[in-house]
Amino acid sequence: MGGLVVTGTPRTPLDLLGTLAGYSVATVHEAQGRRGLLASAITPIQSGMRVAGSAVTATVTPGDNTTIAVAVEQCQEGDLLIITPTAPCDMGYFGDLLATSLKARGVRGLVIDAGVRDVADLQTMGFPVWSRHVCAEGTTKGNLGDVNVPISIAGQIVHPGDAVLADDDGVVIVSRARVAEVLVTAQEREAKEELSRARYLAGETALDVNNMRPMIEAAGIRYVDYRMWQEGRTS
Ligand SMILES: O=C([O-])CC(=O)C(=O)O
Ligand SMILES: [Mg+2]
Repeated sequence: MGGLVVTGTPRTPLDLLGTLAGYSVATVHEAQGRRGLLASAITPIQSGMRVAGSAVTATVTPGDNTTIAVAVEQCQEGDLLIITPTAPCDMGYFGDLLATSLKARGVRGLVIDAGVRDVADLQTMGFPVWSRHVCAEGTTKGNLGDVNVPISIAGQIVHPGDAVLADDDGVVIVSRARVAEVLVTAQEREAKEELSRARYLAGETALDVNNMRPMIEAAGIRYVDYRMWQEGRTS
């Protein structure tokens, strides 16, 4: 039906978002048990930007971006707008004008399972966007989706107020109730990776750093001298 706007939804606190933005999407994805990652078809239009925001969710009808204007008004500092169409659509729902409006409200970025346009302008103004498509064809106005309801997007369910973390590798969702706990695990993981990095730097390989030798032995690895191998003296 559409047209529902839920107001007063809880948000992930700004301080937690600030800490979350210190970790990569890959680290957070691992830290929460390899969960929460949007499909890899959702890609950044820019490179080198990482943002964390509190989800303002929206659905849009195919080829119509009216609901984005409605959603923008619900956004505030620290939010990230995350939008999915009710049926697949590659049209350019969003461009530099809507981005200017979101930026003015302190919104961290946009994730959309559809098309965007004006990408050069979006890049110049530094407003980060992750989308499935880039498409110059614009949308019309007149039909309503919903704002701040749970949405299904690119393989994940997102509730308003969940934390959304996005960088060059993609987009990961952390449910609002789990953010603090996931941050602890992410910190532990970073510390472990720091130790591993030091060992790699010193010349060790993953076989020892990750204790993989028993595993590859069990899997049947064989090392054969080249000459023996050429002479067919081994199978
Ligand atoms: O106006 C639109 O429908 C989308 C767009 O190009 C913009 O926001 O600049
Ligand atoms: Mg435009």
